[in-house]
Amino acid sequence: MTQTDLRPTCSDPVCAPIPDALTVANLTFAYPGQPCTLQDVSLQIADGERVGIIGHNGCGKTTLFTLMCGVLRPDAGEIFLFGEPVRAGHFHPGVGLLFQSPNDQLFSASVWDDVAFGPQNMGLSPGEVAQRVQEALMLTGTADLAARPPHHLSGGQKQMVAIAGILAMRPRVVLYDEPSASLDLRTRRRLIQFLQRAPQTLLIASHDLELVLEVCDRVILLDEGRIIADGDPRQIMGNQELMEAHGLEKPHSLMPHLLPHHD
Ligand SMILES: Nc1ncnc2c1ncn2[C@@H]1O[C@H](COP(=O)(O)OP(=O)(O)OP(=O)(O)O)[C@@H](O)[C@H]1O
Repeated sequence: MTQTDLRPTCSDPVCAPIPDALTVANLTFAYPGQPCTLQDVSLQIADGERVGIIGHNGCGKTTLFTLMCGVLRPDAGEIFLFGEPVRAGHFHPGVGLLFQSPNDQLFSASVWDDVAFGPQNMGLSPGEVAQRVQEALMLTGTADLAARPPHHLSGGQKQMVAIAGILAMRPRVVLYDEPSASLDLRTRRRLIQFLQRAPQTLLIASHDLELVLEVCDRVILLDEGRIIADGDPRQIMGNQELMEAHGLEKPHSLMPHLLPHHD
């Protein structure tokens, strides 16, 4: 009796390479009349990674995010979301962007309507929209705010409602732009715990380096439109010389007197 070879052949789906969640290839971008904000930036983000994007004010973090979700058009280079090209001007529900200020994201008469906006634009049935809104409100702990006008909420409540609006589209990749800005200590702690449990691929642009240390398993340092360093958050952010050379400070928790003592 001959033995059947059960090993996959290269045409089997199991054999196909798994695409990265995000691939950025030779990305260059300049705002009209300005020098390049991003120059020949290339990076790969694997599915499930949590990546902090750090760099001084104006180094291009928000610009990178708006390119990644197709709001801006690159001057050169390409972006792929799970192997599919991100086309500028097209709606890509697979990637969600949390704006730096939740006020830029919330505009409906009620929290429920705001969270429903994305799923409605995806052409889902009213039943499916309602299910997604409910799920997103539960995940973000904002279900009791559903009937409230968003502009009457506190900054922290607005932030969680804005996150609910993104989660309702069930993106596989979420780009968080300064998610802890203007949050008080308790709300920031809740946000960190929420991000630590989030199942999506995360990119977090932040000046809150302690948040990045607590949530991310990789960090990318940007300056002058280029990637300066990419790797382990403790190694990169713990390198005082590197951090100071690019206008940043080593996080307090990585100062030697606070590190655990080993004999
Ligand atoms: N719409 C725009 N038109 C022209 N220039 C812009 C525009 N948006 C941003 N810029 C410029 O592009 C550069 C990068 O800005 P960007 O907002 O991407 O930086 P950032 O790293 O997110 O900054 P921050 O840490 O302050 O949020 C800055 O010099 C900024 O002034």
